[in-house]
Amino acid sequence: MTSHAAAFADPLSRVRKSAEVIRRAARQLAVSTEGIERAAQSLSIQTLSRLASPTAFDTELHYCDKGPLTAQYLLVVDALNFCFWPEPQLNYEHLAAGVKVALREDAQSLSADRLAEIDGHGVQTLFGWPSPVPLQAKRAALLREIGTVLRQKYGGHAANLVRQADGSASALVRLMLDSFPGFRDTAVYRGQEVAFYKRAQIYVGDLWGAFQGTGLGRFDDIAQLTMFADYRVPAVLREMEILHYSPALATKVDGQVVLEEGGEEELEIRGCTIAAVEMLRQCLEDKHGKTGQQLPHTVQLDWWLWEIGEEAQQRHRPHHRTLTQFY
Ligand SMILES: Nc1nc2c(c(CN[C@H]3C=C[C@H](O)[C@@H]3O)cn2[C@@H]2O[C@H](COP(=O)(O)O)[C@@H](O)[C@H]2O)c(=O)[nH]1
Repeated sequence: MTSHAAAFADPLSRVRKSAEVIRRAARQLAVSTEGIERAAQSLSIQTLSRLASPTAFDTELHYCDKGPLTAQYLLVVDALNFCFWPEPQLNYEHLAAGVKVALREDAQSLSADRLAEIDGHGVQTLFGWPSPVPLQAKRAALLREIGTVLRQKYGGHAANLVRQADGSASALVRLMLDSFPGFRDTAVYRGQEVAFYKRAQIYVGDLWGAFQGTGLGRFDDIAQLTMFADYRVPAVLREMEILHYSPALATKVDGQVVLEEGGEEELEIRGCTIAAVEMLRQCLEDKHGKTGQQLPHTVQLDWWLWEIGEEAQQRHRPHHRTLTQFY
């Protein structure tokens, strides 16, 4: 089965399987079940309820009008939601805020026609950044792909793509992989195809958050999303002693040595991170599942861990660095 066809099986279970394959075979990292137990233990009933409450989506930072333009805005944001670290002062918030300003200044700025023609300078303007952003030409190509395909297949509107998924996270990820090659976040690990689909999954999570689980944000299988394999959460799990890096890997990461995209080190960090959060979710289920306690979905555990990483980034050891369009 080609990688692309394999995604049609069920992309979300494909990511979970990939993560488990990597976790079992990893040589540069280990996932600590004691660390996971400790983290689960540290989550009070109050915290679990807060995390599981209607989503903590940041409606101030993001454009969020509960209408189709929000779906367009989030697709543009998550098409560009990767690799900020080469520009030390640049981060995700600049992207989210920058595109919101562009939209406020020109309601047509994210139309399929405009996206289909955008160039590097147009991307810099979307970020509202004074100098070129990392991988700027690649970002422009990704937006042109979005604009072209939205125009061809979805009447120019991301909302039509989302509606076609009919309330299924898995179906929306499949549609995105089928429609936009730039979202096909896969690699080959020890001769085997592995999938992470981070930006496609985070688009579903952001829709769910922005629309509070209703309308264009209704996903009956939201619980099937895995965590989003970025570069911030692995660093948090390492500080929580859930991920143990080999001395060789620790030296490279702490020395801010760039890890090759698709290399074993990078893939083991991404795969073990996904596996660890799945195990944390299962540990919480085992501990509280029978009490009727409402438990956070993986996407909410992801946001919890990501917010910890954002807040603590000056105190934590460096995150790993890979030049990539995928996270
Ligand atoms: N796992 C995970 N990774 C996430 C996010 C988000 C944005 N989430 C917001 C959206 C809705 C809610 O309001 C969330 O707050 C960005 N990233 C990734 O982090 C990295 C950026 O780091 P820094 O350079 O420090 O900004 C980069 O790989 C980016 O792709 C997330 O939620 N989960």
